[in-house]
Parts: sequence; C-alpha cells; structure tokens
Amino acid sequence: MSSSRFSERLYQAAEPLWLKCHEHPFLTELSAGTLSTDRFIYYLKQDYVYLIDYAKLFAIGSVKARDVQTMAKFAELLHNTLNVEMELHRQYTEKFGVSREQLEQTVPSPTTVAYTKYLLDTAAHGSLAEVVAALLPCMWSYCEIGTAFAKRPGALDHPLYREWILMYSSEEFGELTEWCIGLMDKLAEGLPEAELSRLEERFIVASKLEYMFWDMAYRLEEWPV
Ligand SMILES: Cc1ncc(CO)c(N)n1
Repeated sequence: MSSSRFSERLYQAAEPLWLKCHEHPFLTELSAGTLSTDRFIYYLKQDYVYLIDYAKLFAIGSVKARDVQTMAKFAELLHNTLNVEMELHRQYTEKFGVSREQLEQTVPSPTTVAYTKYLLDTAAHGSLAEVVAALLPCMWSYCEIGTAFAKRPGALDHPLYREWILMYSSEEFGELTEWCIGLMDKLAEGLPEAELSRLEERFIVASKLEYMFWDMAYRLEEWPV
C-alpha cells in the first residue's frame, strides 16, 4: 500500500501551472475588482457553453459508475452544474442585457472548442478514472481560486465579482470537489504505473487548458478567419 494519495501527486505535478493561473491578469484583476466588464461578460458567455459540455462529463460519469452511490453523486454534480453554477452565469449576463437564448448561442472560441472536445474525447474513450482525472482540475482549481479570493481583504466588497467568488468558495462547491478528489484516489488504487501516468497526463492537459481559458478571456479571443 502506498502511503501517499494519488491526488497529491497530481496536485504537485500541476502546481506550477495552477500558480500561473493565480498570477494571470484575468484573475489578479478579478480579485482586485478592476477586471473590465467586457472581459468578464466574454468569459461568462464562453464559460456557459463550456459548462454545457462539461456537465455531460458528469452524466457520463453516472453511466460509467460501478455503484449507485457514485452514480447518485454524479447526478448531483450534473444538477448542480446545470441549475446552480449555470444559474449564476444566467443571472450575471441578464444584468447586461444578454438573454438566455443569446447565452446558449455563444459561438465557442478556439480555446473553448479545444477544452470541451478534449473533455468529451476523454468521456467517449476513457475509463471512469480518466474522466475524473480530466474533470478534476476544473473543480479543484476553481475551488482553490475561490477560497483564496474570499480571504483577500476587499475582494468580497466588489458588487460585481462578489457573487462569483462566493460561488466557488462555497461549502457546497468545496464538498463536491473533495468528493471528486476522494474518488480519484479510490479509482487510482492498485493501478499500474502506466495507467497512473495516463491519468496524470489527462490532469495536466486539462490544467493547461484551464490556464488557456483565462488567457483566452483576457484576450477576448476570436477565430482568426
Ligand atoms: C473553464 C472552467 N473550468 C472550471 C469551472 C468550474 O466548474 C468552470 N466554470 N469553467
């Protein structure tokens, strides 16, 4: 029995990438309350279409689960994404006159396409462990960012960004993330090194795509042609 958890190995492997996210101007400006609203709205629209595909990973997790308890937890994650997290996006964008239909019709940017299709490819061809490894950086890194920002003096005073920080620092989001981390550890138990490094690769690529997502929003990325 190995004494260290597989999730710790993943965390250590991804830490330099996650630090780069924390230092990205999109996030430093969001926590300081200085992020321009056009960048934030662009992000919310892209994130909304991202979440539509991301939510499907939870549905597929439910299908691939080997026991009812895991199946139910994935159903809860699916529900939470569609009705809690995406509701935040709907309420935010409504304030700026973007309708629900417009939100759903957002044309995914190149980076959004890369990220969502990477996740869906994992869902279509990977094991349950690979699905969890690919979706974990999303939840875990947002949980870390939300929790860190909630502690920053003044960050929750901003009228626009307060709700976003509250969502990702919430106890509910933290508990769901902890559950996914625990599931990753359970699924990795006893796997050969070749399998573990495949999982690590999924986790690292998803972490790189997380960084690219922040950067895409800051640059207001468009299709070049
Ligand atoms: C791109 C991205 N990653 C992670 C999350 C957290 O669910 C999100 N909303 N968007």
